[in-house]
Amino acid sequence: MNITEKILSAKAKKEVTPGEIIEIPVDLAMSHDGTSPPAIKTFEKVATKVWDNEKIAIVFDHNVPANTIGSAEFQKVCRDFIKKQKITKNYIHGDGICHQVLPEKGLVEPGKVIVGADSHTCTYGAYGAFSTGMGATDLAMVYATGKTWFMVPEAIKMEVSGELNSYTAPKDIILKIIGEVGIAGATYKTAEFCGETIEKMGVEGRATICNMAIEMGAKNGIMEPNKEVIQYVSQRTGKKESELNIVKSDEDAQYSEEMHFDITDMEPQIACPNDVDNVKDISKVEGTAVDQCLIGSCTNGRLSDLKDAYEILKDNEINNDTRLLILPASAEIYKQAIHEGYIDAFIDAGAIICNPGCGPCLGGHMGVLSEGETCLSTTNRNFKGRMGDPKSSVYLANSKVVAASAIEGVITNPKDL
Ligand SMILES: CC(C)[C@H](C(=O)O)[C@@H](O)C(=O)O
Ligand code: SF4
Repeated sequence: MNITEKILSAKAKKEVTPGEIIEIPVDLAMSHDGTSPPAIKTFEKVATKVWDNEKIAIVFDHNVPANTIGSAEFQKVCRDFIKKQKITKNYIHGDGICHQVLPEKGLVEPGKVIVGADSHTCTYGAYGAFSTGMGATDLAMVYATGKTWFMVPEAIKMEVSGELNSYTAPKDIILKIIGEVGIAGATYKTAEFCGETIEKMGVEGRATICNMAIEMGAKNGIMEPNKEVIQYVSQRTGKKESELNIVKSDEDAQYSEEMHFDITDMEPQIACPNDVDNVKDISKVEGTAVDQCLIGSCTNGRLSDLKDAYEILKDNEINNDTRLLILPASAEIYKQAIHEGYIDAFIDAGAIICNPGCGPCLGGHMGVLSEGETCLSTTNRNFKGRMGDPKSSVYLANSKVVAASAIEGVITNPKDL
């Protein structure tokens, strides 16, 4: 069996096979300020008390602080629910983006089953958990019962070999993979990432890769925990390695497909408008003018992303014809970035620092684009109108490329600075 089948078998208390429908208990259910209100509304039609007030996490990140009367009302609904149901795991004061806050707070562990009313819940596969997004009404049933159903996914083994260079990052690996697999190429499948490049990769790069598994339709993205993951989770949960449920795939595990990606000499990758699989080598789009540059999100708002940007932006200034928005993915990362001097350098370079949260990523909060404008962003989606006007466009890249492009005002390979 592969990791996903093993985790699901343990929960189902029997050996599961792909295609089979199972009903299993979950370890954690997450929702945010955008999806909790519809979940609460449905929940209140079917139940009065949640199944476990300590296994639900509510995070405010999508529209925080509230920017419209509607989002203010949504947040009120959440606060009332948190009080009434005594939800202990609530992070509603600008703590950051749910997919960064949950691991930081020690709520994510290998072998766990985690569901969330957000499509990028697949991020926690980076820590060896089975995690997936679901609709708010499905999550309402989890609030009520602590259980949900799944069809056991088939798995695609995605083996990565080769080394990143100074201008590329884990983001380029996942963009390259999505470019080859396509936006629907892994629909309802597990994307199991492995190989020497993944084995050596730190927690943050792993999170970037698993985060984008949904962009090729995958049910979940997952990786075998390595030393860095075990260390991170132990530190965050206070558990020893021996107390963690580290699940690995068998040598003869079954996959519906096996793919190999060699990243040797890979150029920075750019996902061009309006689909995440419209991926090109940077040399094909260099010179494209950018009105806005954005570094942040649950994909690339972590300390390593900010460090990469800092190395390029320090003692430099952004181009007058562009603007640069930087959003640390969590308050903790924000504090570390201040401590390291990154934030000072960003402000000196002319960047706008926004509070941790989703911000412009889905065009709902701040940093929206007007008609005809272009944004180069470290986020995960470039759909039509994603960041504002339907006639605006979004290109996706790693944070080194975004920082270099902010200096030049056009899409720039950091190698050419
Ligand atoms: C608002 C929310 C439901 C949505 C998601 O599920 O992914 C958002 O986070 C996004 O990135 O588009
Ligand atoms: S940062 Fe973007 S992709 Fe991530 S949860 Fe927020 S809106 Fe969704």
